[in-house]
Amino acid sequence: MNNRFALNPVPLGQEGAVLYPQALDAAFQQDLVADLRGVLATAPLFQPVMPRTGKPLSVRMSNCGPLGWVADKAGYRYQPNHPVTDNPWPPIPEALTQLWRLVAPNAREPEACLINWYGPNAKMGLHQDRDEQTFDAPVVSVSLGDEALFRLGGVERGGKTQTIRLASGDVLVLGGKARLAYHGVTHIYPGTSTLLDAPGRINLTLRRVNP
Ligand SMILES: O=C(O)CCC(=O)C(=O)O
Ligand SMILES: [Fe+2]
Repeated sequence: MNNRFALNPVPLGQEGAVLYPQALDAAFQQDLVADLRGVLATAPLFQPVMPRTGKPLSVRMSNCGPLGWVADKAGYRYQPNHPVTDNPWPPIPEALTQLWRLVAPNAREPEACLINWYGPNAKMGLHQDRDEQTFDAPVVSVSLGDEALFRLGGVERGGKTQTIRLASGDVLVLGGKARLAYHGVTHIYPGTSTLLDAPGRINLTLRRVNP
């Protein structure tokens, strides 16, 4: 299955951060979007809100895998059920698990795949991914649809950041020291991809939650 991916690693400024530009070809991306439509039919996008303030995030989310990441007034956490339907999350598409095995060969299988839907005006503020019980495995992130401006900083807030324009089919791995690097999405460029029916971007983040 190796030939389904074109893995040409480009190391980024942070140790352990690796970009695989155009790792997924057009046919793979289309098949993946078809898989995701199935996932979203069972586990519809929901509107996460910030704990305490209750302010909605600008992205909408869903998940697949044994665990899914949710954000509501009670906090940020992983849970086995959809927050609205209460159904278990659907399984992670096989193609994504295969990708994970190639780019994270030393990690156990992914437990969570967060699906982020960015409309043309959505953003994600600088943050660390640290709701997991282990940081040994990398975070593997897949971009689909319109391009995005991604910011990657260091492990401390307020440091220098690097900006990367992520395109449909790019795969970004945050492992090693960069596993806890600050990162965020500052801008979506509507109309830069024809993969999706509507302007916007899907980002998938595969994560190991338990050691
Ligand atoms: O959309 C992206 O590229 C990043 C998403 C992200 O950082 C997250 O879901 O934690
Ligand atoms: Fe993140």
